[in-house]
Amino acid sequence: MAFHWLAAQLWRHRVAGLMVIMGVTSLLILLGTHLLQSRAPVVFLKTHKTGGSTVQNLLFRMGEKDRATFAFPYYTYQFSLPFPFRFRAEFVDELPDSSSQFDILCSHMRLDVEQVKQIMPPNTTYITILREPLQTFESVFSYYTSTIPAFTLAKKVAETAEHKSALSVFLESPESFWDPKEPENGLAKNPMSFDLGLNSQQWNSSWPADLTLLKETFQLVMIAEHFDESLVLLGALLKLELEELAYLRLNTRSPKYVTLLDDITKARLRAWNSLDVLLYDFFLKLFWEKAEQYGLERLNRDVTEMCGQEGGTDSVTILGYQIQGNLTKHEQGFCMRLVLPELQYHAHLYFLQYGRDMRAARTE
Ligand SMILES: Nc1ncnc2c1ncn2[C@@H]1O[C@H](COP(=O)(O)OS(=O)(=O)O)[C@@H](OP(=O)(O)O)[C@H]1O
Repeated sequence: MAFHWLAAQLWRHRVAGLMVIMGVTSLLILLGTHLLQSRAPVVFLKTHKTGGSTVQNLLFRMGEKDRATFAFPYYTYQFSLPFPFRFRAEFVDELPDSSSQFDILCSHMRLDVEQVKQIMPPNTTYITILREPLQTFESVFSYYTSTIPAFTLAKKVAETAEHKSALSVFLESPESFWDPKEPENGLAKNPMSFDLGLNSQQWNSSWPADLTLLKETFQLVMIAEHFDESLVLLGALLKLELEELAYLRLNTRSPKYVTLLDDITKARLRAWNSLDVLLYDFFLKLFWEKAEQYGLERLNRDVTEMCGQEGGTDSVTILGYQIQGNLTKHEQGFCMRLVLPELQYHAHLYFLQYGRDMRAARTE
C-alpha cells in the first residue's frame, strides 16, 4: 500500500524531481570545476638581479586576472626596507574586508619562512629563482655601486686608480671595503643567500640544515639560465595557460654595461660568493631532478610550444618598448602589462585592491 502511494507521488512530481536532480548535479559540477581550476596561494621570493621581475610581472598578470588578494608591504613596494630585517608578518598591509585570505605574495623581502607562514594559508606554493652566482654578483655590483656602502668605497678608490674598474678594485681586497655590521651591506656578499634569509656572511654549521629546510619549503626553485624550462614547470605548478606564460625580459642592461669577467675576476668572485655558489649548485641539481620527474622530452616539447605561440616569449634583449597603435583594447592592455615596470604595476594593483595610493617609504 505504502509502496503504491510512494510510486504514485514520485510519478506525479517527476518533472519537479528531475529538475531538482539536474540543478543539484549542475551545482556539484560547477563546484568541482571551480575547485579543480582554483589556484593554490603563491609566495614568490623575489631575489635580487636574478630575473625575478620577469617572473613577478607574470604573477602580477595572473593575480590581476584572478582578482587575487596580494600581500603587499605596508610601506612602498618592498618588504626588505628598511634593510637588513628579515620578513615579519607585521610588514604586510591589512587584509581587505572583502577577502578571506592572501593569495599572492611576490615583493622583495629577506625571507623568514615561519613569519611568512603566519600570513599565508597552509596550502601555499613557494617559488623562487636563482641565477649563476658570478653573473648575479656582477649585476648586483653594477646596479648598486652608488648605494651599497662597500661598493661605493671601492668606486671612490677606483676613481684614483688608473684603468681599474670599481669591481676589480673591490675584488682585490673585498674585506677592506666590507663592514659586516653596516646594515646596508647585506647584498655585498652572497646576495642570493642573503635574500633567502641564510647566514650570508660566512659558512656555519647550520648551513646544511638551512638548505634542507629551503628544499622542503620551495616546491620550485627556478633557474635563470634555464628560464623557459623553469617557466614550463611553473606553469604546470600554477595551472597557467600558455598565453599566461608569455614574457619579456625585464630590467635587462645593454651588453655595453655588462663587465666581461676574466679568469682572475671569476676566481675572486667565486671565492667572495662561495655560499651563493653552494646554494646555486644545490638547487641546480634539484632543478634537473624536478625536470626529469616532469619528463625531459615533455619539457622540451612544452618549451618549444611555449616559445612558438603567437606573441611568443622573449629571446632577444629589448631595451625599450613602444606599443603599436593598431591593436585591440584587449591586446593593448596585455602588451602594456607585459612591459609595466615593477613599481608601476605594484602601484596599479595596490590601488585596485585598496582604492588608495601605496604609502611612501618610512623616513625614520
Ligand atoms: N628571462 C630572463 N632570463 C635570464 N635573465 C633575466 C631574465 N629576465 C631578466 N634577466 C636578468 O636579470 C637581471 C634583472 O633581475 P631582476 O629583475 O631580478 O632585478 S631586480 O632585483 O628586480 O632589480 C638582469 O640582469 P643584468 O642585465 O645582468 O643586470 C636581467 O638581464
